Amino acid sequence: MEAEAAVDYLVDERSKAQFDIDAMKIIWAGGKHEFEVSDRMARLVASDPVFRKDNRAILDRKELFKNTLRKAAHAWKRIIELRLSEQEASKLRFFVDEPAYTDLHWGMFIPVIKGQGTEEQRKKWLPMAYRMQIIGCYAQTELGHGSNVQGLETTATFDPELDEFVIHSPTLTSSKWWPGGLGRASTHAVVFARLITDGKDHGINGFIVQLRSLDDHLPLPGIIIGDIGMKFGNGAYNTMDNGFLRFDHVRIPRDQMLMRVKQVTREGKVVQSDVPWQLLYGTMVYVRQTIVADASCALSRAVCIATRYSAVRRQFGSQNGHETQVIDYRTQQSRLFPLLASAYAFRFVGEWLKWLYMDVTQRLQARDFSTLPEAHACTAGLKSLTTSVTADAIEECRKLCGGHGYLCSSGLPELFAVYVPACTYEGDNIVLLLQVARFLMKTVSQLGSGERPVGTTTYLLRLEHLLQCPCDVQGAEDWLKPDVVVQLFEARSARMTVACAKSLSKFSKPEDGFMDLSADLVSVATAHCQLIVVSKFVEKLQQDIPGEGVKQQLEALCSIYALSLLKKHLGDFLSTSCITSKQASLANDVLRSLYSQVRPNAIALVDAFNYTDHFLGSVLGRYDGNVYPKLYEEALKDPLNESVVPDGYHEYLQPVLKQRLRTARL
Ligand SMILES: CCCCCCCC/C=C\CCCC(=O)SCCNC(=O)CCNC(=O)[C@H](O)C(C)(C)COP(=O)(O)OP(=O)(O)OC[C@H]1O[C@@H](n2cnc3c(N)ncnc32)[C@H](O)[C@@H]1OP(=O)(O)O
Ligand SMILES: Cc1cc2nc3c(=O)[nH]c(=O)nc-3n(C[C@H](O)[C@H](O)[C@H](O)COP(=O)(O)OP(=O)(O)OC[C@H]3O[C@@H](n4cnc5c(N)ncnc54)[C@H](O)[C@@H]3O)c2cc1C
Repeated sequence: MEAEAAVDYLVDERSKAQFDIDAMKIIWAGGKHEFEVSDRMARLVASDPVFRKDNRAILDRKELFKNTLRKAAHAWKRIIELRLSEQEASKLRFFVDEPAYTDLHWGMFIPVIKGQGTEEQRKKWLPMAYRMQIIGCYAQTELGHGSNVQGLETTATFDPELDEFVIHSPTLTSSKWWPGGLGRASTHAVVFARLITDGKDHGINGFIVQLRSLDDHLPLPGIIIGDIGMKFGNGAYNTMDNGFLRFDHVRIPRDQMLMRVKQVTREGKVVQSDVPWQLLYGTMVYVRQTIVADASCALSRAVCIATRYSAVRRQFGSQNGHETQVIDYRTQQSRLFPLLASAYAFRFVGEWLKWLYMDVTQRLQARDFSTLPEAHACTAGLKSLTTSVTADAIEECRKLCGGHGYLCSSGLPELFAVYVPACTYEGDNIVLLLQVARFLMKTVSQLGSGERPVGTTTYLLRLEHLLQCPCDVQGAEDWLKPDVVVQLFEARSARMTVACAKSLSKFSKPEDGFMDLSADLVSVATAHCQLIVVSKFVEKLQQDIPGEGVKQQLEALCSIYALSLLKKHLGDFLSTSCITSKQASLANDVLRSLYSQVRPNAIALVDAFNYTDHFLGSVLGRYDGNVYPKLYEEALKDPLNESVVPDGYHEYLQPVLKQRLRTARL
């Protein structure tokens, strides 16, 4: 009886939607074709028993890893059998939803050769990598240095006699430590090392190094290699073989140095090509951009679970003869709906960032390097902002699901454990925000010299206006005007940037100022990145948005995104005199009415993500809302429930119980 009632809750919820959900699915997917590919790949994975994942939390590390190898091999078999395109294959791997060595092979090893190899090197290595005849990883981080890439210690010393490089780990701290896929699977790595010729250090560069034999997978001479051990969470990221690696004078031919940025001639002369040296960091720019796109996936997944469960779950009160659905509590809405809005916001900013990345790549090919600093600042900043918000949001969604959110069968603990390292890998989020701050300070300092800010910093051209313009909100409805909101976020970012720049100018050494003011600089960078997200959401809404009611829903979500940020960072907006307390109070009223507007559409808005139950991996987030019977089913599958009397009863429980009986008799 109760189970049927739970199913009814979601059917009823879906009937309340005020927009065309199929049209919204296409907007979310980024187009009709993208939707079709994504939908087909999700179903393909969900219907294949090899890709089951409900047992990850109870497998031990060895079983877990072997199972990941099995899944990756099966995925590859299906990709070949079905002749999947690159786009389809990457979607298939995405829906397999298990961190694996293939992520690094396709996501970093191939891109680093593409981006930093010469044409000849690409011709030699990429076909083998595309066919998976070799498996590669990205070995940059060391035991002693991750954030500080210039501090890496591994050396690549040129030996002109044999026309070879000698790769060596001179210290314990120079051991490579962390690279995914390195521990067990990879046959090759792109290793970042200090280039030494003729006793001179020329800074870091990438080198292709074979690690294991292609015949028996044994490490090659001079290579010490292994897995770095269990990581946070049970199943979670432990499917990945993050590894360590030491080199004892390992020799590689000269042509295995990636030579797009720097070349070493046969005589050992180092030649710097005309591309900026920062292209050595280019793979990180590429991956940061993919991480932003991925943030909306992880966030939407958590939000989908929490929203569906909030509609099924009832506590207290009275609503049509039942207790109240927890989604109807204002507190639940004020915690959940900003996260729903953020999922859509991150989706659109991710789309835009993909475009920006393609644009900068095309420019680089045409030898126009002018937009590289902006691309670096945007990818670094948005990677930082979106992953931090998403990690916190997954945890908030767990709490929004009450006690049941803490069960592995809710899907949320594993999602959190898998996701949270995104705040650290591919650049620690604070270190990356400091890069954005540095870029902003430089942009502001160059304004006087006639240098025109580009792209996302163009608003700084209107600095004089932004430093004194009042916020154009007289009545509550003004808060729904996109240009009013965008200008407000510009004013806040501009005022915080200028205030920090002024404080910095008081230091005789800029590095000292940067150290002392770093916490403020991080706030400045955050404000700038939030402005980017808000304005890209607004720009999206200026495009043609087909489908009945779709645009109205997105407008409401855009306003929720911006106004909930305003509420969260009220201190910034008030202390920079961007708004008055009266205007803040009006914004709060508007937020409440926006929550009421979204409420009947909430389930349809998460259905638009089009996630299968397999992908969600959550009893609480099931499409049919049939939560309670399925929680029982999952509980009964636990190994502890295999026998009625537990293992260990005779050894450890019975003696205790007997002793208690004896005590009672005394
Ligand atoms: C579909 C595919 C999906 C694939 C996804 C797979 C996911 C798998 C999961 C995990 C993978 C994780 C992999 C990793 O973690 S790899 C290791 C990542 N490591 C880092 O990110 C290190 C972070 N550190 C740095 O990037 C740098 O050290 C630094 C913090 C930027 C500092 O650099 P540096 O010491 O050189 O100092 P400066 O700050 O002075 O910078 C000098 C100038 O260079 C400019 N710069 C910096 N970075 C870049 C860049 N990336 N691009 C362009 N320009 C850059 C900087 O702005 C300075 O310029 P200026 O003009 O001011 O001199
Ligand atoms: C799951 C996972 C997968 C990974 N995969 C790979 C991979 O495939 N290949 C690879 O090469 N690496 C990989 N890494 C390594 C990763 O890139 C680094 O861990 C990351 O760049 C952070 O560097 P770190 O560990 O040196 O942190 P640290 O720099 O030691 O950070 C420690 C603390 O110091 C702070 N800090 C550091 N510098 C500054 C500063 N200048 N100002 C203010 N605060 C600062 C940080 O904010 C942080 O709070 C992976 C890491 C993880 C967790």
